[in-house]
Amino acid sequence: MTAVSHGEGQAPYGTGAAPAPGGPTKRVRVHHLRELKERGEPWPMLTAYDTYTAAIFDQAGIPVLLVGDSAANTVYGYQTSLPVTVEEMLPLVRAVTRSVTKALVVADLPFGSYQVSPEQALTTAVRFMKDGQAHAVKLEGGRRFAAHVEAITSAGVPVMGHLGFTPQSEHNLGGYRVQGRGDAGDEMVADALALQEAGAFAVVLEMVPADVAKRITSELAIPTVGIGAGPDCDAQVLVWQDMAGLNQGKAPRFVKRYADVGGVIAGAASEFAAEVRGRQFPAPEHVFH
Ligand SMILES: Nc1nc(=O)c2c([nH]1)NC[C@@H]1CN(c3ccc(C(=O)N[C@@H](CCC(=O)O)C(=O)O)cc3)CN21
Ligand SMILES: CC(C)C(=O)C(=O)O
Ligand SMILES: [Mg+2]
Repeated sequence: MTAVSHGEGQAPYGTGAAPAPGGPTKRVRVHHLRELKERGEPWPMLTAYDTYTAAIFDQAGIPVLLVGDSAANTVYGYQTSLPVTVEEMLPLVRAVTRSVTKALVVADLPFGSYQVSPEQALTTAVRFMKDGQAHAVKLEGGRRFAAHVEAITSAGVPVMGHLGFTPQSEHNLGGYRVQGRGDAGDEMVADALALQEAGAFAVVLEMVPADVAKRITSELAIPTVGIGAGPDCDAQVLVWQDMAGLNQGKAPRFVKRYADVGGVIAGAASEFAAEVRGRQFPAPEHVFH
């Protein structure tokens, strides 16, 4: 670790020649995200699970990358996020962290790796920081997990919270459903304040009515990161395969598809296959003598 490459004491935004318009020029720290909130500047977050895509997002100026437990779906092919393990997540976190120079890398704690006790939560968080070289961790839940968040932050590890539709609780929540309608909105505000009080540096709001997300965003000093939570959150996150159109399945309504990466890859694979079958590949320039 060198002070030079980490730009100690320098703001990551708006200084020097920024290769990515609007993106950070120095390593992102949690306090920078709070400064963006104070300045009213929304920021993007994407998931990442491997070295090449993480490097692309880092160069594109995405300040925060989440190695989500959505890897259960996007990498490992499970139907839900519940089966993915710490052992399956750690190599992905390492791969992402190794390839970024600016982005803050947040590791999602998988189901079962923190719920048991604050001690278990801290032990797992330490593994993600030590073995995964993550910069922060994320866990799902509100007031009932405030002690878990506090145990981790007290050890010096930044924690991102996650409220609303929390996929690790989908069997209890009754499927993919909007959370926080009616009286549940007040409960969610209380949960968000408890996470902030416990030391969380940001809170993801997933599938939350826009007015509730707006209220939480204005009541919290720490940033909110929306996914299906309307335009008033301080940040927005999407799963990258949904956003880039690699996911061939039906995407949730909150997804906007910015590209057809699936179509590009399918076209490349078809062309490669046709050229092998037609003996056009390899051409002379690909051959060694
Ligand atoms: N690829 C992917 N994208 C995600 O956003 C994502 C994951 N995986 N895995 C973990 C969780 C699960 N999440 C999900 C998954 C599906 C819906 C969904 O299908 N929503 C539908 C409603 C479907 C229904 O009513 O049954 C929607 O239209 O929003 C929402 C959130 C968000 N996360
Ligand atoms: C969708 C985001 C917030 C997440 O938790 C994940 O990718 O696992
Ligand atoms: Mg997750």
